[in-house]
Amino acid sequence: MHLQRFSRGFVNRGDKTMWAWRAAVARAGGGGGGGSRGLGRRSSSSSSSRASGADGRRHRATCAEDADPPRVLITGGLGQLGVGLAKLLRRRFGKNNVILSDIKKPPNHVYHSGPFIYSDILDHKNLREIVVNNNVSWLVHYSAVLSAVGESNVSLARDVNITGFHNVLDMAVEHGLRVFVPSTIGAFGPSSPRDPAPQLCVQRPRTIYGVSKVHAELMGEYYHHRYGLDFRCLRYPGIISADSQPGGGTTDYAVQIFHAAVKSGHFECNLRNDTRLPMMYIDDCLRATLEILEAPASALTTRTYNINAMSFTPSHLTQEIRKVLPDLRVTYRVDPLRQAIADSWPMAFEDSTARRDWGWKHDYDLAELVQAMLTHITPGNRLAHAN
Ligand SMILES: NC(=O)C1=CN([C@@H]2O[C@H](COP(=O)(O)OP(=O)(O)OC[C@H]3O[C@@H](n4cnc5c(N)ncnc54)[C@H](O)[C@@H]3O)[C@@H](O)[C@H]2O)C=CC1
Ligand SMILES: CC(=O)[C@H](N)C(=O)O
Repeated sequence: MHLQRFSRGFVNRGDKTMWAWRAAVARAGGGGGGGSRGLGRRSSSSSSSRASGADGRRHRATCAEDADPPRVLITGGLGQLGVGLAKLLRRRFGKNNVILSDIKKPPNHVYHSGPFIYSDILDHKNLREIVVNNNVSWLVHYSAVLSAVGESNVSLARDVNITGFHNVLDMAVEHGLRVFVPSTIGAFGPSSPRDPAPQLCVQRPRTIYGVSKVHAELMGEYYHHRYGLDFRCLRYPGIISADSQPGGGTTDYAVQIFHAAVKSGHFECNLRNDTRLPMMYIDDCLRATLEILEAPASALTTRTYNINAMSFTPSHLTQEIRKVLPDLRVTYRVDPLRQAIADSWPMAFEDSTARRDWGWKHDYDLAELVQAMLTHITPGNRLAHAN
């Protein structure tokens, strides 16, 4: 049915021949090229996967029943989240089926851990070459300029987050890819309900980052409805990770405080002590990403989901870390740019739709988060570093 909708949409509007070609492929029930693979996978995943089980948690893998696992390309893969996601997806789909890409040179351990390729998402032709040559079927689009850096370089953020996203969208439609694009708590603004921000409400963000993410949500959903694009999107809270550094966001303090606590025992926080924001440990974030990627299309009542784990202030976080490191000293030097952004974001996040539709459930609350972070970054903790 999606295939029919897909073809009709383009053909009726007299769009270019590519779409007519796709319609012919669809009518023939498959065919050659990258497009047919994505389309075929889409229908098979809807029919062969089961919805959330009784525990509502894990979905059966689509790849377990398919002959071929997906071929995944991760853009912007050398940031805070990409390497961890590649590790998780490689465990699931095989090392060589997950290609990390970025415009930066990877560190040696990343270069040797699986396929890596240079990809600038602003280079449309290069992106197409990569998708075609590597038979990519799923695209995880992580390239972005985050909130704080975006406000200091609006034109860069506009290029990467909007123009780059358009290139990704074109590739996904052209080649029938399943595409995952993360959105953020930053897609809400001061006129949104903030405590909590619901799944569906007014979204008038005041940052270029937020505007670009709302744009991505809307374009992805529009292409889904108009052309049957298999677009999937999670609105992530601030993500906290031990072995990767954040890339210029407003929630970065919640990662930096752990490193400072372990290294020097003193942290200078750039947000006010009472700034409450939604946060999540990276393992929960990456697992949610895998779960939404694998969720049967029939379970999804929307294509953009809030996901939530916890909310805390710098003051709460400090108290929790002090249970392990009682001498931690935190001083405050508020960055007005970051503070203004944080003050316009949700304080808490409502995610019942994700919990209902595909069984989302977080594992880490504040106490577990602090324990996991300190275990990983404490020097000499060989067990943590081996994982
Ligand atoms: N880390 C977090 O707390 C959250 C992240 N997200 C989203 O998740 C995604 C991944 O986030 P992070 O890994 O934290 O971001 P990051 O800022 O750490 O990494 C982004 C990567 O994009 C790359 N990039 C920049 N311009 C590029 C271009 N022209 N072509 C290709 N790559 C380019 C950068 O080199 C960088 O490695 C982003 O879309 C972000 O908006 C959403 C909410 C929270
Ligand atoms: C919450 C995000 O999207 C990111 N960490 C940022 O602070 O910009």
